[in-house]
Amino acid sequence: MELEQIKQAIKKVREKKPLIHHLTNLVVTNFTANGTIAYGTSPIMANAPEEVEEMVSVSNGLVINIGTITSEMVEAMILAGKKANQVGVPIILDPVGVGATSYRTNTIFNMLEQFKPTVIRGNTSEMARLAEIPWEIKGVDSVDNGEGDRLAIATKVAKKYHVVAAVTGKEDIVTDGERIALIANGHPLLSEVTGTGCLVTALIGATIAAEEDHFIATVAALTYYGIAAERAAIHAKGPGSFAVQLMDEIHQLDLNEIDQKAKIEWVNIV
Ligand SMILES: Nc1ncnc2c1ncn2[C@@H]1O[C@H](COP(=O)(O)OP(=O)(O)O)[C@@H](O)[C@H]1O
Ligand SMILES: Cc1ncsc1CCOP(=O)(O)O
Ligand SMILES: [Mg+2]
Repeated sequence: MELEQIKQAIKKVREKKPLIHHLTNLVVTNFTANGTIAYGTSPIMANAPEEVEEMVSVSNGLVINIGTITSEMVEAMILAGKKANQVGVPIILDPVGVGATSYRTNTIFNMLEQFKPTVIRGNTSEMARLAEIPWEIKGVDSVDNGEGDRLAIATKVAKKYHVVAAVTGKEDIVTDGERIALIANGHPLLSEVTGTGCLVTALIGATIAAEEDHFIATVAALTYYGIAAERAAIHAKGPGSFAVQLMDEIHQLDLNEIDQKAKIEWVNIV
């Protein structure tokens, strides 16, 4: 039943080909544009404060990623976020490196006061900072060997900010505060290529633009991506060829693979 909903969500992306406005970081911009085209969307990267409100108004979704923010980009992100809320465009926020510096942390808390994202996706360390639960962070990378409770982090972020929260890692956790899904798909090579977290954020952004059930949309994108990564790893010789194969698998993944390969545990579905 839920697997059918997941496949439907991906089909909707492929049919609607949503236009997604990205305000993202300079490390991953090209990788994200290509990955989201492979997934079936039209990406537009537009950063100037002078144009973001107009751009978001004609878009189906907005991705905000703070990976390499400057004060001008923060201004543009807040303008775009507020406009998206006004016109009903769903937003995904990727709080890259929040907790690593006070600038990133203050900026994210300021943003969350000015606009409301639909989904927040981050690694465990980033999401722990948003949940105000103590956890180590190493730059933009998570420190995932802590003893803490990742489910508690996800639930707290979902309830505190009234969002769908996705805490990624070896196992991904998605919750809207009531429904919970644990996704065990993926491959360790994802941690060897920069931008793979940012790309899955962008794929979730595309899916919430096409599927109204934002919890299902988030689970769908993470599962699809995890299975694509598993398939990409089969013929990869290392991180370089893995990144290329990943792009191809995102482009061509047969939805029947979801029936066969999805490793999702559904908890507390009401
Ligand atoms: N050890 C792992 N095994 C399988 N998948 C992983 C592993 N680590 C991360 N992933 C996957 O890689 C993607 C990026 O997650 P993550 O590494 O948490 O984000 P970030 O790159 O932002 O730190 C997610 O789809 C996640 O499921
Ligand atoms: C290395 C780096 N530095 C600033 S943003 C960035 C990319 C982070 O990408 P991801 O979070 O997907 O690993
Ligand atoms: Mg990241």
